[in-house]
Amino acid sequence: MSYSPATRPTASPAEAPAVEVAGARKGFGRGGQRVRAVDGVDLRVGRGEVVALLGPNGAGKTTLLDMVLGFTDPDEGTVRTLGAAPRQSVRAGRIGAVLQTGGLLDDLSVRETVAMVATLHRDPLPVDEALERAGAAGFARRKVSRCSGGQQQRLRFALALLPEPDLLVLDEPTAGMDVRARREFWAAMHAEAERGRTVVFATHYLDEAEEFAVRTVVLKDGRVVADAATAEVRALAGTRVVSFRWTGPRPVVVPGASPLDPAGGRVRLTGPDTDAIARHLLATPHARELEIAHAGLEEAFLGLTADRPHPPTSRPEQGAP
Ligand SMILES: Nc1ncnc2c1ncn2[C@@H]1O[C@H](COP(=O)(O)OP(=O)(O)OP(=O)(O)O)[C@@H](O)[C@H]1O
Repeated sequence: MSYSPATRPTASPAEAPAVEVAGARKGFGRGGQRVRAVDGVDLRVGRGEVVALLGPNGAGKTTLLDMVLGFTDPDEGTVRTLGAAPRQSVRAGRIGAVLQTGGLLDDLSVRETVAMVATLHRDPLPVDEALERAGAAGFARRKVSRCSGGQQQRLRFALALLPEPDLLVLDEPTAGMDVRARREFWAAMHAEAERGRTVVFATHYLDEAEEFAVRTVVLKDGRVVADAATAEVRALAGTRVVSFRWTGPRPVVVPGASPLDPAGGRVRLTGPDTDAIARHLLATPHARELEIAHAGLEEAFLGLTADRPHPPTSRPEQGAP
């Protein structure tokens, strides 16, 4: 299931992966208040890949991307981009970023903003081309303060394109956009990916990952809990879990079922055919209060990935003798 090994030897800069993160950890705060924002991440993104970082609030997506962009260094481990230290790649104009906030001056127009930032680059795209490619040409004369959130994101996208970067990094780029703006944004991004750029973006939404990314890396509590083709992640997201209270002898053995961590004192099983698992359980006198529900993404992976260490075949109810 693991999609790409992070441990491959580093290639020469010209052919080095776009992103190489090895054993990265980053924490904030001290003592009992310490948060492990990124907790041992290995990630390798090849040139030309389009990868979604999917995870809930606080999963560590922004912290990981901040390290990729050289805004912050890992406490442990290494991060390299395009065969160099992240700050070096950013300085060389090889990485473009679309972040959620900051960096825009309200009183300038969209076009003036792009023109001003273009002067900071050695060999930038023509201003009008950057506006066009980012889908921002239609409101180029509008003041930044009068732009919607989605328009400001497209302006940030135009700025990110100016140095013609090899790697585009986007942190929840469509947050706050309506459906139409979202679609237009991703259409513009598709065109950039087709030019061979590597794209890594963070999102809360599996739908967004599915629409755009071939590969999805799922983060939870600072760790990679899944790294797979997005279609595979989608299939797993449809996984169901059978949960029940067990009054019989242990272990609970059900053909075709994999165990999951117990929750709320209940045994939880999953498998390709949860109806068959439920039928089997209902035929015994020992399964009580049986329910079938959707698994969360992480839970689905824990239950179904073959190359992860599995918990034992059944878990006792919490607090059971
Ligand atoms: N500068 C900081 N100081 C203290 N804690 C931080 C800091 N930055 C992040 N954290 C904490 O680290 C954890 C990971 O945060 P991060 O912003 O990387 O997650 P995220 O997946 O990007 O979340 P979101 O989707 O809400 O943006 C969270 O618990 C967050 O509160």
